[in-house]
Amino acid sequence: MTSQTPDSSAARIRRLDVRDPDFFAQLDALLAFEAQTDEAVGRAVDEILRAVRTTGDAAVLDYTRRFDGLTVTHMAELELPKSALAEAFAALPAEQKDALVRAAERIETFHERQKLEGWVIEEADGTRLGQKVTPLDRVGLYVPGGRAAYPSSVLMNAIPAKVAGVGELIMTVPTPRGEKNPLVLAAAHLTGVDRVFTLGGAQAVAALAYGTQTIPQVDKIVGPGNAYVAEAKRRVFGVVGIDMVAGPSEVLILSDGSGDPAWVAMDLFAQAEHDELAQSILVSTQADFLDAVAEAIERLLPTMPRREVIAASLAHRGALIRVDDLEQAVAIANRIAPEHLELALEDPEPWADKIRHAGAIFLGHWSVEAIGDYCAGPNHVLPTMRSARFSSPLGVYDFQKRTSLVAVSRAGAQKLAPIAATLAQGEGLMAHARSAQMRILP
Ligand SMILES: NC(=O)c1ccc[n+]([C@@H]2O[C@H](COP(=O)([O-])OP(=O)(O)OC[C@H]3O[C@@H](n4cnc5c(N)ncnc54)[C@H](O)[C@@H]3O)[C@@H](O)[C@H]2O)c1
Ligand SMILES: N[C@H](CO)Cc1c[nH]c[nH+]1
Ligand SMILES: [Zn+2]
Repeated sequence: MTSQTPDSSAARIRRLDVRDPDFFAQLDALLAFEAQTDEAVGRAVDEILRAVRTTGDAAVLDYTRRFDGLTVTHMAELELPKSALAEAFAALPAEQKDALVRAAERIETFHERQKLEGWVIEEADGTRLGQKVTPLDRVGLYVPGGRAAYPSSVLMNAIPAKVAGVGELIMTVPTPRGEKNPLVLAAAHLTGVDRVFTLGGAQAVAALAYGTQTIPQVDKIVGPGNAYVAEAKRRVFGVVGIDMVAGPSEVLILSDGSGDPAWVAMDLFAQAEHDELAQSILVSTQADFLDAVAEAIERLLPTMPRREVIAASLAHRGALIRVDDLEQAVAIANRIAPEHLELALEDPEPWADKIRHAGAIFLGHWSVEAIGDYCAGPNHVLPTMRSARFSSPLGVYDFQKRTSLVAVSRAGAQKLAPIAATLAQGEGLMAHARSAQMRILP
């Protein structure tokens, strides 16, 4: 794959055809993306994790001075008071405040339905078995700094945590040279984040994972970030839980030729503008519709603010694919297992039933991913890089854990202890066998 940035006025998006004998090889080459661990990043992260684990606050302050250009000497300077969050929210223009509130309400309503409840079953002999559900005590939410910070991601991470009943939510966000993102702080206020520290990178992940004199250790770290953050999350996994290490964002659009080509072109752009490695693919049964989308891309791209990024992304990882029928389109969708799947179809429901692997499915021409990214209600933190084959959107269940409950009755023990003892003997574990047998009444 080339890394050249194409001319911003000409998007060189590739055209593929399922009838081409090399089609699947070309498709697989397009999909091939592995988050590679840069050795230099790995070494830097190792050093940062070690320093924070051994010296705590001193290392956090040192790295924050070094990487974010802050002249801080005390940890208190890195914590934003709750009043600063409330002020950021109060100072928002009414339209933004209203949008944030309405999005948060919809996200909360949707996530309420995901809450797992405990249960107990009772057997005839009085034995009770069950599952107790407990929210995590304390969670760390990493929010990237600078332009890459998405206030919508604060909502998408914090709301399910709060719905789950997480005891304490600690947010870290770097503020390079002291620049704060007021929408991020406002979103933290709105979602009830408990504490906010202005630090970032691997040192933030380390501080959350190990705890420092000032920053309390958390049980799980969620949220995206750059290569240092991703690598640090990978390395602290086990000490704490992590949500996932997300890859570049992806959209796959299936089209039967109905709808407006300009809408589809803009949906591809919406993915491509995230970054140059984002993946935007359109599959259609209609060659003339693909031509019309290609024309719309050429026409609309020069009007877009981030056209260099969009053009580079479409050139690197974009494609317009012709298929013979929608069955083939669905097979391609299941092979790609995309983060986002738009069914730009006249009658999407029967085709949605055939999709087995996708982070989120958007049905019909009005169900655009951009609405899902902000305010439809479902989470926008979704599995990427084919991981929708085995994982799910971020949800309330990611902030809850399950504990088994076993209450064997006296009568139940007479039935179960002999079984346990026999199996224990088969494993050669005699203390297990004796322990069970002691419960058998003479
Ligand atoms: N997947 C998603 O949903 C999603 C959403 C938003 C952002 N992102 C990603 O988040 C990232 C944001 O990146 P960012 O850099 O602007 O913010 P960031 O918060 O991820 O990283 C900033 C921190 O990186 C650390 N850092 C920078 N240079 C360093 C160096 N040489 N050595 C050690 N540490 C260093 C610093 O500590 C700095 O505070 C982007 O990669 C973007 O793609 C992903
Ligand atoms: N499409 C991104 C990953 O699902 C989420 C996002 C945030 N802001 C805009 N889009
Ligand atoms: Zn998006």
